[in-house]
Amino acid sequence: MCHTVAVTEHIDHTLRGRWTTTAGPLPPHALKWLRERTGLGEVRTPARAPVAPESALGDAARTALGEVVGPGYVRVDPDSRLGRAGGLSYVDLLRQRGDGEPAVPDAVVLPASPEQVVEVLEVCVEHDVAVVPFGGGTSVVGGVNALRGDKAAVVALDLNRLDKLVEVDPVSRLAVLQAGLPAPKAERLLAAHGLTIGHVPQSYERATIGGFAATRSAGQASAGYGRFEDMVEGVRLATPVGEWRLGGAPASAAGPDLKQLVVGSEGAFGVITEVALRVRRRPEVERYEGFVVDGWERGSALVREVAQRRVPADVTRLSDVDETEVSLALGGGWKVNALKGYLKARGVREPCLLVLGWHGASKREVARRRAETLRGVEALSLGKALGEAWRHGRFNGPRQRDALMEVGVCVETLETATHWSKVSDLRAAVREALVDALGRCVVMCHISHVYETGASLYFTVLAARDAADPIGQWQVAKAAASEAITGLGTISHHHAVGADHAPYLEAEIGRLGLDVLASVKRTLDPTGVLNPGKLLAGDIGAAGLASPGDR
Ligand SMILES: Cc1cc2nc3c(=O)[nH]c(=O)nc-3n(C[C@H](O)[C@H](O)[C@H](O)COP(=O)(O)OP(=O)(O)OC[C@H]3O[C@@H](n4cnc5c(N)ncnc54)[C@H](O)[C@@H]3O)c2cc1C
Repeated sequence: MCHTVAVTEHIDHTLRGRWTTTAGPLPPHALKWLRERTGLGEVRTPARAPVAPESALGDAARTALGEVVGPGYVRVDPDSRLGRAGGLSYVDLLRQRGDGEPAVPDAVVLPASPEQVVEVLEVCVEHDVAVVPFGGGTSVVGGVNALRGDKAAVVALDLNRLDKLVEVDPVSRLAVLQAGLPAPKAERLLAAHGLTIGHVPQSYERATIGGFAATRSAGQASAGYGRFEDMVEGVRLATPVGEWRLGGAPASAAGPDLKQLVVGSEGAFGVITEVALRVRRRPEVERYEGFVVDGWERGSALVREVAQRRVPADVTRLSDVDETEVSLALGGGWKVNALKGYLKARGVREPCLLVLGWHGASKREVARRRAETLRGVEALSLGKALGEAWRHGRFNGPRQRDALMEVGVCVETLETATHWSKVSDLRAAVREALVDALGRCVVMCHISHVYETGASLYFTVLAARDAADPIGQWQVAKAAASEAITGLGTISHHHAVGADHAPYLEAEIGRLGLDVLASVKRTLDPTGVLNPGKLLAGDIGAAGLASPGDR
C-alpha cells in the first residue's frame, strides 16, 4: 500500500510564532531529560503578541495596486501584515513572541494570476515600493523578512491565490503548477493523475512550489527523487522589466542553463509564477526500515558506500549518537527501554540510527531495490516498525519546537554540505563552535541527503535560553557555526541564503560571483524593488555591489 504523505490537520500558512495551534506540551520525561542535559530552569515564556506599526504605503500606490488585484486583495490590517512578518527561524519566532521587533510589511498584496503579478511589479516600480515574494513563509534564513531597503514602503506579495494545476502532460511526465500551490495541495491535484512530485521537506505542510524553486529546496526523499532544482523543467518569471519564460526541452546545449539562474534566486530576480515539473508515477509500495550502526564513522562510511554504488534508498538518513540519544529520550516508554537493553546486549556502544525508505511500483521492485542497497552492508536491522515510526513522525520537528519554545529552550537548526573526505571534520568543527558559543547544550547532527561525492550535515541545537538576550545568544552561536563552515562546506545545502547567510556568500562564490549576480539583478530589477537585502546583501547600484565593508 502506498502511504505517500498524509496531512489531515488544517495548516494556516500565515500563522507566525508557532507551527500550529494544536501542538501539545512537552512530556514530563522529556522535560526532565532536558533539565539534566542543558541546565534548563523553570522559566515559562508566555508569548506577547507583536504590534504592527502604521502602514507606510501611500494612498496612490494602494489605489493602483487595488486596481490590479481588486481592493479586497490589498490588505493593510494588522493581522494580515503580522501574518507575513518574517519566516519561521528561531529568531523569527522569538520576534513574533515579543522578543525584538519583526519587520512588518506595509501591506499584503494577493494577485490571482501571473499577469497580475507583472502588473503589481510595474506599480511597485512606479511608486518606489519594495516587494517581498511570500509563499508558505517557512524561510528560516530571513528570506521573507519585510526589509524595505531604500524604498518608501514594502509589501508582502502573497502568492497563495496562484494555486492551480495549469497543465499535465502524462506522456512526457510533466506538470505545470502555479507557484503559490502548497505542497500537499499540489500532491493532491497530481494524485488524481496518478502522479507525484516526490518532494517532501520537513516544511511540506506549509511550503509552496514557488518557494521550493526559489530556494533550491531538498526533500527527505532526495536520494531517490532528487533535489527540487533537478525536478524543474521550466519556469515562468515575472520581473519589473517583463515576463521571462525558460525551459522548453528536456535538455539543451543552447548556452548556459539560464533556468538555474532563476531556481535559487530567492525573489531577488523576479517572482516565479509557474513551474514546469518533472513528475513521477505515484509509488504503489513504500517500505521504511530502521537500522543501527555502531559509531558515526562507520555509519557515514556505510551511506557513502551505498551512494557511490548508486543504490541509495529513496530516503537515506543517518543520525549521530547525540541525535539517536535524543530521539530515544524524547520517545521514552518501555519500548525504548527494551531497545536500549537490546542494543547493549548486542554490544553496540555508540548507536547511530539509520532510516532507509524505498518506493516502487510493486513489492517485488521494492524488495529488489532493498536487496541492492543492503548488499554487503553491516547494520543491525530494527525492522519496519522503527522505520514506520520515523515516517509517521516525519513532520513532528516543528511541533516539538513549539513545545520547546514554551518552556524556554533555545532550539534551532542549521545545515551545510561537503565532500565525503571532509564530512567528519566539518561535523566536528561546527559542533565545537556551537558548544564554545553556547556552553552547556545538546548538538545533534544527521545526514539526510547523500550524493556520490558528499553529503549534507544538518544540526539541531538545544540550550537553555538566555532570558536577557535570547536573540543575541543565538546570533553569536550562529555566527560561530557559520565561520566554522566557511572553507569546509557550503553556507547552505538547502535553506538558501536569505538575509542571514548573505554576509557569507562572497567567501563561497567570490567577488566575481557576486558581481555576476549583481549584474543579473540590475538587468531584471533595475530599480531594486525585489526582496531587498536577500541573497545579495549589498546596495546594488549602477556601479555594482557596495564594498564588503559597506554591507
Ligand atoms: C520546520 C521547517 C522545516 C524545514 N525543512 C526543510 C527541508 O526539509 N528542506 C528544505 O529544503 N527546506 C526546509 N525548510 C526551509 C523552507 O521550508 C524552504 O526554504 C522552502 O523551500 C520555502 O518555501 P516557502 O513556500 O515557505 O517559501 P517562503 O518562505 O515564502 O520564501 C522563501 C524565499 O523564496 C522567495 N519566494 C517564495 N516564493 C517565491 C516565488 N514564487 N517567486 C520568487 N521568490 C519566491 C521568498 O521571497 C524567500 O526569499 C524548513 C523550514 C522550516 C520552518
